[in-house]
Amino acid sequence: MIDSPEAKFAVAAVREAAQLVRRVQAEMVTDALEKGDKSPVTVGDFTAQAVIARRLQDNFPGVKLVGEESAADLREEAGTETLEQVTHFVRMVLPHATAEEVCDWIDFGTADAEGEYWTLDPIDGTKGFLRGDQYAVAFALIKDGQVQVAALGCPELADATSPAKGGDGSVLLAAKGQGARCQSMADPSAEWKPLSTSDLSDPAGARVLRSVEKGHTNMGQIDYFAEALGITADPVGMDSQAKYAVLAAGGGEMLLRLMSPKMPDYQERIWDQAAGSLVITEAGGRVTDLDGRPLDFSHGRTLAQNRGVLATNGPLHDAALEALKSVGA
Ligand SMILES: Nc1ncnc2c1ncn2[C@@H]1O[C@H](COP(=O)(O)O)[C@@H](O)[C@H]1OP(=O)(O)O
Ligand SMILES: [Mg+2]
Ligand SMILES: [Mg+2]
Ligand SMILES: [Mg+2]
Repeated sequence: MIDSPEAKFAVAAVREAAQLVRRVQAEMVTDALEKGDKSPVTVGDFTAQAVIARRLQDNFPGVKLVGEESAADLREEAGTETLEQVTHFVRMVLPHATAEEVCDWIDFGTADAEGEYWTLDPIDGTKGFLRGDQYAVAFALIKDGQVQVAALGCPELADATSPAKGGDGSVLLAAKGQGARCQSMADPSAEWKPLSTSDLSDPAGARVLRSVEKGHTNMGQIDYFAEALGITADPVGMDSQAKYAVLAAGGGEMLLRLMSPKMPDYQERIWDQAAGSLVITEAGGRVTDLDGRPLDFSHGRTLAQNRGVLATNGPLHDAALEALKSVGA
């Protein structure tokens, strides 16, 4: 599967979209729009979803796409300027695109999450993108609730083995049962490096990765969790599934998405977890929810049967689950 047409397509698609999003960032002209849930969406998010959706239809006619965004706001009066900008950036790779087509391509990503489908987060970590920090284009193929192929494009991740920012960026690819690898985002002919998680087995030495945004997790509880394991190093804040890439490459041992006190009933979205979780498990790590249950991708657009996320290098998973219980997470 890692050499399959689907895998090759996925990595080419995230690379093209991530490079385009980087250009949007360099030239960013319009402000972010606010969605119904108060989260931001930018020209970059719409551009990436439009291009990947169009490429998907060209390459695999008849497949379904479940994307984070829809074109509803772009089609309204208030979205006119944003739509012009999105069309401008889409034309950099699809020169004949019209504004109407751009909206239709984005809305191609509004399929039901059932059976076999692709899922896309065109910019994962939009707040990180707006701040100039980490973000990712996350794309995965799901069949009957199982993630089969995963690709991540991380424009600000110089080298997945470290959370450091900058450089040419990285792309990651994983296929179920066939491992995970990474390559420079700038050069599709560069060497692919196999990914494997850290082999650390002493919890006290674990490097913990967490969100930057307070509203996306529970910062205080993460501190108690670390204390329970004897961890003295401060947790590392990183936006987006770029932190899943770092865990997969051995640059950290634990990744937590705890329930935010502000949104105790938040259900994880499939596009926020599908690609990142396969990259980690194929690199040798473990991913469950906070109760130790496997992530269940067979309930539509959200992980309705799961609570939060715990990902680890593997050897530390049981200790991390115990510590979560001890702090009431
Ligand atoms: N209220 C929320 N709680 C948790 N995660 C959220 C919330 N709103 C959006 N997200 C999504 O969680 C991820 C950000 O988590 P982190 O802070 O760990 O990077 C993003 O995928 C973000 O979506 P988006 O794709 O729109 O950026
Ligand atoms: Mg969003
Ligand atoms: Mg996201
Ligand atoms: Mg997003």
